[in-house]
Amino acid sequence: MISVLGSGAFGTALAISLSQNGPVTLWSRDAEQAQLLQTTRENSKRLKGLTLPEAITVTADLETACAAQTILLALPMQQTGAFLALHAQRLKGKTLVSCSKGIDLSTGLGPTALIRSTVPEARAAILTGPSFAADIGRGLPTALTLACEDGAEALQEQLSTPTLRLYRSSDTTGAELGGALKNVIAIGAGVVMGAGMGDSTRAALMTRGFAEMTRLAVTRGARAETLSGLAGFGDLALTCTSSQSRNFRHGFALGAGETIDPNVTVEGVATAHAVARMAEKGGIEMPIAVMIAALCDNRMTVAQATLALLSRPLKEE
Ligand SMILES: NC(=O)C1=CN([C@@H]2O[C@H](COP(=O)(O)OP(=O)(O)OC[C@H]3O[C@@H](n4cnc5c(N)ncnc54)[C@H](O)[C@@H]3O)[C@@H](O)[C@H]2O)C=CC1
Ligand SMILES: O=C(CO)COP(=O)(O)O
Repeated sequence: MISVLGSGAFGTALAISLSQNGPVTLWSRDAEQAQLLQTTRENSKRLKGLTLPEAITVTADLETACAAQTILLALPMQQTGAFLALHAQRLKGKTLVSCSKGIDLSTGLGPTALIRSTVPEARAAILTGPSFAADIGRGLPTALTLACEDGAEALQEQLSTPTLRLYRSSDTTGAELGGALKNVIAIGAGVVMGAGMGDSTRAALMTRGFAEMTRLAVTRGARAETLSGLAGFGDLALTCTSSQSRNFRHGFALGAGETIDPNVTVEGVATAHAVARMAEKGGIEMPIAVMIAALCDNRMTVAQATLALLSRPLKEE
């Protein structure tokens, strides 16, 4: 039995995919929404047009959802810490698989590190990589990384579905930083395209952004190969090149001077600030991430950020 906590776009999509294997409980914090999903069999707010298979039960009762041993957490990153702290008693002893991509701004921790610090008696894992909720929900072939420190073979078996192929890893730090950091660079790619700078500029930003992702992750104990895999390079390629990405669209609006919808989950904004702080504190060179943090809160214009990056001292690659 598997439960998914959080009935947004990604939680709903994962529940649909996992229901190919057996019963899934999908938990929503909102009783009215849970009832609506359970009866209409559609998440019309976040994942329109897809039917929830019969194997999914939607509930707002956390106790029912926490009866499962394997629990997927599909909440926005900045809400996850408070949620875990509030429900730590209920979650201890469980395998908690975070599906979030980000760094918690108040602690500087990624999803599995946050689980370990808040619910130390739980087993922490992360599911991450290139996948839009709509694609997973439609059953399009997708490959992701599942990372768990104590090895994830049984979990890999449990969470792989006929359309979702999981590769296992023990490098939770690399997996979670790959997913978090690619969102920051995706905002930058959006800015580039929104400001009309074009494909060559985007390729430069992606490549140098990837160098920053790897640099920070390795400093924090990750393996460079993890960053070259689905959790890093794979997801970077997807998110920087698709307007399905909310992070890309957010950056595009910034670059084009368009208004921004505050109701959309854009994980890269808070993460950019967390990364800028880490870079400053640890003396790690992260010029692109730092510029993106400045652009996100209008401390810099696109022209100023571009000039600042282009006028850095020339160096070896
Ligand atoms: N949508 C996508 O294509 C993908 C999303 N993700 C990640 O999944 C995470 C969730 O994203 P989405 O589902 O897309 O966001 P979303 O905005 O569609 O849904 C978030 C859900 O979390 C719930 N929620 C918010 N705060 C909560 C709290 N304190 N307690 C309980 N529930 C709460 C909301 O009610 C909503 O149902 C993010 O970290 C995102 O990066 C990862 C891969 C793909
Ligand atoms: O993480 C994702 C794809 O792998 C989803 O990206 P966005 O959050 O930018 O929509």
